[in-house]
Amino acid sequence: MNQDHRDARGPHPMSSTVSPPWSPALALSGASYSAAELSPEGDQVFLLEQRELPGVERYVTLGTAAEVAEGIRAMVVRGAPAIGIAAAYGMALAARAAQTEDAEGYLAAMRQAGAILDAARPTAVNLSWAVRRALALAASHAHQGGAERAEAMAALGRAIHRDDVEACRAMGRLGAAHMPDEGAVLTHCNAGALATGGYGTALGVIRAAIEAGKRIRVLADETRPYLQGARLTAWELQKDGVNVEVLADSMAGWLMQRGEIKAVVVGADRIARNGDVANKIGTYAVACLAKHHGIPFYVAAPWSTVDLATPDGSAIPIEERSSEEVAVIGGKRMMPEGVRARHPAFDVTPAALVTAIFTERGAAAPGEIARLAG
Ligand SMILES: CSC[C@H]1O[C@H](OP(=O)(O)O)[C@H](O)[C@@H]1O
Repeated sequence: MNQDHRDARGPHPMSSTVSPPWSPALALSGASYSAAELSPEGDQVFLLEQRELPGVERYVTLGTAAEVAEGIRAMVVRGAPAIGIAAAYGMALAARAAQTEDAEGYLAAMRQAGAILDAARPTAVNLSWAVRRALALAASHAHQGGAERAEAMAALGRAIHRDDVEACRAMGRLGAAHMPDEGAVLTHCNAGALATGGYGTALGVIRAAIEAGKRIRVLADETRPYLQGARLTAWELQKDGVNVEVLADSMAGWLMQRGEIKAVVVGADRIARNGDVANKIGTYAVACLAKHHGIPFYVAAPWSTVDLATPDGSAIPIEERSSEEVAVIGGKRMMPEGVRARHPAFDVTPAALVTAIFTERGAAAPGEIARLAG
């Protein structure tokens, strides 16, 4: 993984650490940063290095599908839609690298790239969804010329990116109507522009509600151990000028009991056919607390996160990450040597605890999500 921006062509528009990318999707999102971008030539992928936020805003430059897969595995880029977009861009790099291959060689190369990308993380269905779309395109145009194939694969990645931003804006508008006119809304993890093509899912709902004039403020769970809430959600909302406060992961219940929290809205990594929702670890606990206190609990996700082939939450693979990611914070070990930490990276919230799911296709009670399949 190339840790800086210089390459054989000299300085790139991305050569400064904070210059925003230039994709049409970025313009649609309205942000000055982007989780994943493909160069205009389609030969480089740029990932915002989210492990260094909020202190450093830096893009890493990647040249191969394998490097993109490593960026997804290591959580340089994270968030279900964002890793789907990154994977699609990784497949575009693979198509470009296989330009001189005949149809059989091209398909073999694309299948190999798809397998490497698909294996990077197991829970977010967007990753395998994007790889499947790229492989379907590869099968349809394998007999075309190499440059034509590469351009078509890059166009698919850009379309997936743009469609995701449009989906976030649509679900944001729809979910905003369900937000309180004023008061605190709790969110868990980061389901913002950094987790998507831009604008965000849960944060898209919050952004749209504020844009519609609702006077809401945000309580963001820090979301140990990667601290997506403290590091990423707080960073995004501060940039937007939104009133945000960070909670330690143990605080939500007390604030709910005191009547301070009016609603909860979170993202998702995979929604099963029965409406069970896989999301960042800790989401289930928040949902139980919200149910106990009669607080609406909403999920916002693009249709690419809905997996009708998975019947219920028990069939969703839950990623186990390293003990070290729990034990070490900012380079400092918080536990005795030799003591291991559990690290399920996601949990499953049963449909019964979900008030409604917002997608770009509409809102549905969790048990009715399949109705939006059309
Ligand atoms: C908009 S989907 C964001 C979703 O992804 C996060 O997981 P991770 O940061 O490990 O990729 C988390 O579950 C968010 O809700």
